[in-house]
Amino acid sequence: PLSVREKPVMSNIGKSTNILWHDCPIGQTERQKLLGQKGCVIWITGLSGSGKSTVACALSRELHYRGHHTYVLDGDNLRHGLNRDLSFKAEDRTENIRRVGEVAKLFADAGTICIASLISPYRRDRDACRALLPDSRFIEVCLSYYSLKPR
Ligand SMILES: Nc1ncnc2c1ncn2[C@@H]1O[C@H](COP(=O)(O)OS(=O)(=O)O)[C@@H](OP(=O)(O)O)[C@H]1O
Ligand SMILES: Nc1ncnc2c1ncn2[C@@H]1O[C@H](COP(=O)(O)OP(=O)(O)O)[C@@H](O)[C@H]1O
Repeated sequence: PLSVREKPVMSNIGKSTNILWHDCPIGQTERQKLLGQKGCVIWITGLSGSGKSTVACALSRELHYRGHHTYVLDGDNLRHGLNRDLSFKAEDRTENIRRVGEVAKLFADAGTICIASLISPYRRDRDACRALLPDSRFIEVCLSYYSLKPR
């Protein structure tokens, strides 16, 4: 049988009040069953030029040809749309990571292997994204400065 939350959950979030959480009978379990995989977030962090986009695309390609559904969230690309209003000052980078963390969580909930590729320089911002998901569903990959240095 499909799982349905028994009681409606009310909460006060941000500027809105009495927000009701609507549950659907088709949830993560059902979506994952259909796709034959578990959704997760693979978060690639590292300096500019360290190879984040290259690794993200290579991973997506390899998983795709093995029959897995993936989606790449690339920092550069997202700054053309979702995050076009954000600069590179610290607080905007934090908001950038917060938004992408939330979007990545939705992709994982949809059953997709979501590969996020952003500089994400602050550990506390990455930790906040990790906290949105169970531990086993957030995999952090740090591209080393030392592999970039020789280049
Ligand atoms: N200070 C500054 N000024 C102008 N442009 C910059 C700056 N820092 C980063 N970049 C460019 O933005 C890309 C990284 O964006 P991110 O969203 O990944 O950055 S962050 O996670 O919010 O720190 C980054 O792409 P990558 O080189 O692929 O990392 C750059 O193209
Ligand atoms: N492992 C690697 N060895 C050599 N060059 C690489 C490697 N990974 C990426 N590159 C090259 O380094 C440059 C930056 O890679 P990119 O993936 O755009 O980095 P980032 O997304 O972190 O800015 C590109 O020209 C890419 O072809």
